[in-house]
Amino acid sequence: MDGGGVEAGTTAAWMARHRGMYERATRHPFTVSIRDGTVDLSAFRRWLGQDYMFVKEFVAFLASVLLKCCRQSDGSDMEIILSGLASLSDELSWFKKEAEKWSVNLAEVSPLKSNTEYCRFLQSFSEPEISYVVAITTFWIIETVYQDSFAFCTEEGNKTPPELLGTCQRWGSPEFKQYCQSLQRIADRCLAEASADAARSAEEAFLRVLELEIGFWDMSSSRS
Ligand SMILES: Cc1ncc(CO)c(N)n1
Repeated sequence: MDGGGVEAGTTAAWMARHRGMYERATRHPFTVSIRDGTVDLSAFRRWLGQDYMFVKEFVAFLASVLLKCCRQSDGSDMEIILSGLASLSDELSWFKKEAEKWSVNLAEVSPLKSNTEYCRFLQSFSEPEISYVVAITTFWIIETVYQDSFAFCTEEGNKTPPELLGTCQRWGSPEFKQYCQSLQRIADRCLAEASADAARSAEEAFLRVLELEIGFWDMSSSRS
């Protein structure tokens, strides 16, 4: 199957098992307020500045995933990871343009606590001891939380303010969904071949990402 969904695998089982956490991350009051049109624009501006810093760290994280892919698998996943890494160049330009539009001075942004915590987690992947299966699974769920959260803001019945639709489409587009599904298929294939220990570590990382994403939304909406 290509682009037409993902066959039931380990990741789908985790999403079902941890549905409550997954929904707290993907139907967070912050993103739901974007969809409802009630979003506090100062919270949106805070999110924008913080996420720019996050994405810069995400570049380094993705470089470490790519390196593990080249070193520890047969390298067949290299192209999709490389395309993801390359698209972050565009994404950083997008953030700069968007920051200007919202008068957010990126040079003055310093990372808030939840962002620092998340960035520290991303940095831990530079350790060679962390396996490719854990890294690729982490990559998949990080992207998927944004995909699911922002797709909800573009779906039927949304009252998303027009000036925020571009942001929502960036991660909520059908193309981004397909990209996430490609990552999911890779993660499921790696998990099917992984030891029980490695699969357990990957599930822990999956849950940690959900926690960190909830913290990131809370921080953006100033609930923490
Ligand atoms: C916090 C966060 N999670 C996920 C993504 C998706 O790339 C992002 N840009 N920021």
